[in-house]
Amino acid sequence: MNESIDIETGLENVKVYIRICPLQSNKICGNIEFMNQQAIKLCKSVGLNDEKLFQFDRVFQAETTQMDLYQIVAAPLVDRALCGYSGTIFAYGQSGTGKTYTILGDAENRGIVPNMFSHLLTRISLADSQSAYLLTVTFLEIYNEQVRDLLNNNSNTNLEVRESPELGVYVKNLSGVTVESEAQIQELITQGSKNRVIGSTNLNEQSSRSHTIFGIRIEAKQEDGSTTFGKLNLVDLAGSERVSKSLVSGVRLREAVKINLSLSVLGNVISALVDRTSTFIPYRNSKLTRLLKESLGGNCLTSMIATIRPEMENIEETYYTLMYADRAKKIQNCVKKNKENNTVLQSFENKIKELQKQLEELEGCKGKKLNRKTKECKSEILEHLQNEKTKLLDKIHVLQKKILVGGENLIEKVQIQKNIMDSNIVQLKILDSSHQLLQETLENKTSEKTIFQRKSSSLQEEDKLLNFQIEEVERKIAKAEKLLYRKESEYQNEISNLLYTNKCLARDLGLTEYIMYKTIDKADMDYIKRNMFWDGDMQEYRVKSIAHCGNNLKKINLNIENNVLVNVNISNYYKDYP
Ligand SMILES: Nc1ncnc2c1ncn2[C@@H]1O[C@H](COP(=O)(O)OP(=O)(O)OP(=O)(O)O)[C@@H](O)[C@H]1O
Repeated sequence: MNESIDIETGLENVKVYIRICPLQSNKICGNIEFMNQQAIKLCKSVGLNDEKLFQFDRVFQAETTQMDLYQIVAAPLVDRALCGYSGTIFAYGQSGTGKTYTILGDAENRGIVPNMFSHLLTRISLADSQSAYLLTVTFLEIYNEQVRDLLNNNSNTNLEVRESPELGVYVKNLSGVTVESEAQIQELITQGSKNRVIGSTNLNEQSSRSHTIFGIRIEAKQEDGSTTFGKLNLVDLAGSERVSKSLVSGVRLREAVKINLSLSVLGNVISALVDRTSTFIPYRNSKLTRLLKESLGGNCLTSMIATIRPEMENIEETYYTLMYADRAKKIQNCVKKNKENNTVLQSFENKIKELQKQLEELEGCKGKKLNRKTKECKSEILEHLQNEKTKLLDKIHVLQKKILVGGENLIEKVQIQKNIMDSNIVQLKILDSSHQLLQETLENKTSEKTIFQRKSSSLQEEDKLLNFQIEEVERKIAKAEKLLYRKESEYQNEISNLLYTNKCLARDLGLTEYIMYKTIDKADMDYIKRNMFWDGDMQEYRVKSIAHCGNNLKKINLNIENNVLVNVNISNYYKDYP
């Protein structure tokens, strides 16, 4: 429950929330400082001489989701509306700051209205089965001070705003559509938005040039038999910027003047309400303030969402919006439960009872004995009765369908269908992707096969080549082996030849040595050996010095016996040399 409400008097301040729109990617952020969840500061900048701190019920930053905002701003109003209270939320701010985005949302991000319906249907589905509900919606537009019905595609008429003690302020001939499902509400939002007057301004390509009020009437028959009705108004105001800012002319200029006029009347109403000494509240000065009478200083729970842009170029407009919102938070409403009166739900139930009675009477007629005259046209009468019965049953069915019975899990029903659809979509997607995967695998396998085939044929060729090469090598090896065998036997022969030659040489050497030792003294022999060397180049033994050869040797008389040189000391032959 609302903490600021005075339980005894029912006095409650208008709740004011600020929503900051995401910064445009190519723009510079103005000097807005987010202080905490309840405070925002505008720093000194162009058009602002001093910094200013503002306090509100809540400041929503750009990252706030639609659902987070819904839970804080709108959900409490739905709970109260189900118990017979009225609530209003209005979005105020310059063009392009997200008023429509907040109230209705877009395809991806549902706004307050569709979220309210999910919430309402969930609450009804959880209620006692003895309770019954009727949800009726209206969607109107105030354009150039004319009221248009957005749910009537063929009507361009300016509808009258009237007031009666029983009904309060109301719009005559405004279409009220009973709603049973979320899908239906989405269709109505789309239909109404299409019928809305929009135009392009400097600030928004698709700027709403009108104020709209989406009304939801909730009638409830509680389990004890009592009936209540609650009302919710979701107001999307036209852009609050000054005319110069939107750079418009012609039709757009006339629109802008009217928009500013009705917003300034709204501002005057707020000022008068805030100024406790004021005795006159100028509600009647515009259609907008007339229709919002109950929400401004009346018996309604009221919330205002002021939307702002953070860009430097919007700092002045942001300042005016915050000032406007700051004034609005001082308005006090005297919140009261709506008086029980003749609800549509009751009249529907009465009508159903009446039709059921007629049906019973009709059944009774069928069973009655017919007189002679009527017997003659018996078949005609029976056919007529049958037709009447079908018509009555249809009417009952139509009325019963409009009434939502508590405990019937509407959300669950819708959810189950949605889940089936979702799971079908998911399955389709899975099938689709597995089909794609199979296709890809097949393609991969085919190309792998081709590669393999190509590889295998090239492998076969390689194999052939290798075999050929192996045979060639084997042939070469056999040839080399043969050669080796021949060389080996040649080598063996050579070795045995060499060994034989060696033997012969050794034998000759033995003989030579024998002769030499017999003819030359051992010491001389050693002397000669010492002074001779093997000349590898010449392949012969040579004496180390010229003094040891030829004429340099001393001539001596040789001691020869039986032709053998006896006792010759060779050192005597070359005594002159060391
Ligand atoms: N909080 C937000 N988060 C994401 N996108 C946003 C937000 N607020 C506004 N937008 C986007 O900014 C654009 C303008 O928003 P919208 O039409 O709701 O502004 P508006 O205040 O209703 O403008 P006008 O008064 O001209 O009708 C839209 O494309 C909307 O989706």
